[in-house]
Amino acid sequence: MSEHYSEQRLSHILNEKVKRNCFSLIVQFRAISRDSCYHISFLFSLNYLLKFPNCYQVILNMQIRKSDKISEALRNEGNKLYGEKRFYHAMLKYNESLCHTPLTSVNLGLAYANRSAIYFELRLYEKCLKNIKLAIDHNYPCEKLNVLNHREEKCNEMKHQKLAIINPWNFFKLTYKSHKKLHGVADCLQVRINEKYGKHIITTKPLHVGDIIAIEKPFCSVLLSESKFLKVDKENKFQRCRNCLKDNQLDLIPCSGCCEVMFCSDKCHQEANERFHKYECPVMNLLLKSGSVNIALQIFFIALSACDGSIENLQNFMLETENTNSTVFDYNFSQDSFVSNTKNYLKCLTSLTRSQRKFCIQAHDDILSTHPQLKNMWNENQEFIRNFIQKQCQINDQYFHGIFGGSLTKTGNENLDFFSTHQKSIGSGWFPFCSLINHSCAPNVTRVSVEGKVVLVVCRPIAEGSQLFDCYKANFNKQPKSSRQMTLLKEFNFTCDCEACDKNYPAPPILPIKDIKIVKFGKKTEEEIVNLKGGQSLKRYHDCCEVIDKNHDQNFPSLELSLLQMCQAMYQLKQNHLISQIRMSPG
Ligand SMILES: C[S@@+](CC[C@H](N)C(=O)[O-])C[C@H]1O[C@@H](n2cnc3c(N)ncnc32)[C@H](O)[C@@H]1O
Repeated sequence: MSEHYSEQRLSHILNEKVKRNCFSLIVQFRAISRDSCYHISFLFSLNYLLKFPNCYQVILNMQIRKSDKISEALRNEGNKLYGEKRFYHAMLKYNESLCHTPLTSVNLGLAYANRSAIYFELRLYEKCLKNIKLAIDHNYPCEKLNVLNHREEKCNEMKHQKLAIINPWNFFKLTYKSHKKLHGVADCLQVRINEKYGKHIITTKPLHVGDIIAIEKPFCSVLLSESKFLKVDKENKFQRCRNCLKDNQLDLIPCSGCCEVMFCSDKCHQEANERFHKYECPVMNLLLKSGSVNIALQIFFIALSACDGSIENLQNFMLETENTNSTVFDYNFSQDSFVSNTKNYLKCLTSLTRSQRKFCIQAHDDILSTHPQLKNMWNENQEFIRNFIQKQCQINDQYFHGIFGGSLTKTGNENLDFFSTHQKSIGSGWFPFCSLINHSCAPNVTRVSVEGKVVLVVCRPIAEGSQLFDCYKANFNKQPKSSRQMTLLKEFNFTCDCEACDKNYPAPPILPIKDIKIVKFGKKTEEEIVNLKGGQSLKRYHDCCEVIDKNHDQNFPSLELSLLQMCQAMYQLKQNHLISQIRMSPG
């Protein structure tokens, strides 16, 4: 079917076919091309379906236009980059090629085989062997098998020289015992509520600088994508798992349905399908272009899955939860039950305060009204679904957080500072526990993004019984009070009266110096911390935390303590970045 047909012309041709073929099963869907959408009525005979049960996959491939031609062209681009030893860019092209390859095509095997060649060059031998196996399992041509066998042999010989992959979780570990019901949250943290702050988190133990007090994965998350609302790397979706957002050294498998999504493992593929991807897959292209509706729709899909796909069940569930006012502390999440955990998270989500903003949700009307599985449900329940989406957008507005990832290449932009170079905004998600933390322009905890999760690290000592404060964009070190207050009022609807606003803390370089010895230590650490070898670097990091901890009460705010806090953050970021850099640089 040509992409050049107009919608009208297609409707005409297909309507003629409908008239002629009374046995036809009519499936109406939006055929998704790379840049535009055409509304196509697709017909096929029921007899045909019965005779050829596998034609479902063929139809799916046509629908989302998995295409050998595109996948081959992309693989060739990858080969050219591989020839130039631009491994990271070559890998992205192979991944994109995999996403476009029909399931039965040899191009799947060929792209996996090409990836194995890159992993071989990078001395990532286990990944190389895994990709050789993937190639063989996915139609790799028999006549070329000797190439792979040879690579496999060499790999087995070289395995002892393999590059050690640093596991970030060796460093990012909870300092305290985990909460019994809330896995990954330190057992000394509790939720409180009062008029001024609403819900907030306090600690029942004194906390020290460097303590890791929570590691949380998002309940729902999306990878950022290029849209009229946002400028993002097109490749973002070909270098992270749609389910857990991990880059997995680009060792990702394509979704069997759409051309837009990859997963780091079969387990993530299956989990995403069960929770939401079965609904988003046929409309993924449109979803990626829809801005904030994207994540609101994902929540709708998760909620629908938890209610057995029944809109009546979902309506009843939403009615029941209307007046609950709960937080994650009210439930037991220790059991691995998708339905009960999801319903409990949804109760927490719907208990959050909505912003007053009214969102334009036209994009979701367009998506649902042509959705192959949900179109009828949408037609019959428009009001309920619209309200659901509007409410989610309003909640997201206040409670969703950015997710960051390290750069996977060595080619940093020298015009940017350390943090902007090494930290890219890759997604957004809802973290049920962390979203209960309030803001201060002089925060005492920082969020670090590690493989799609949020790690909460203490950056100023916190006394027993005190509140945890995070920074929502407006740090006194970086922005004057007037602009911080404007941002917070506009985006979060409150007037900040944190200690930095109240006492009008000056920003560097006007910040006072209180101890010249610590300034010297801070400057030396700033220069060295990134390049020191593993053990020395870790020791310097701990020294840095200890100096902040000990000098905080008499010397905060001061230039030296702000400097040390920055060194602390650099070390945490470098942990992620170093790991990524080793991953994709030639050996
Ligand atoms: C991510 S939520 C934090 C949890 C929130 N307190 C609650 O009750 O659900 C963000 C909202 O909390 C409130 N908030 C955050 N920091 C605050 C502060 N320092 N003072 C007053 N309200 C704050 C604002 O209403 C903001 O929109």
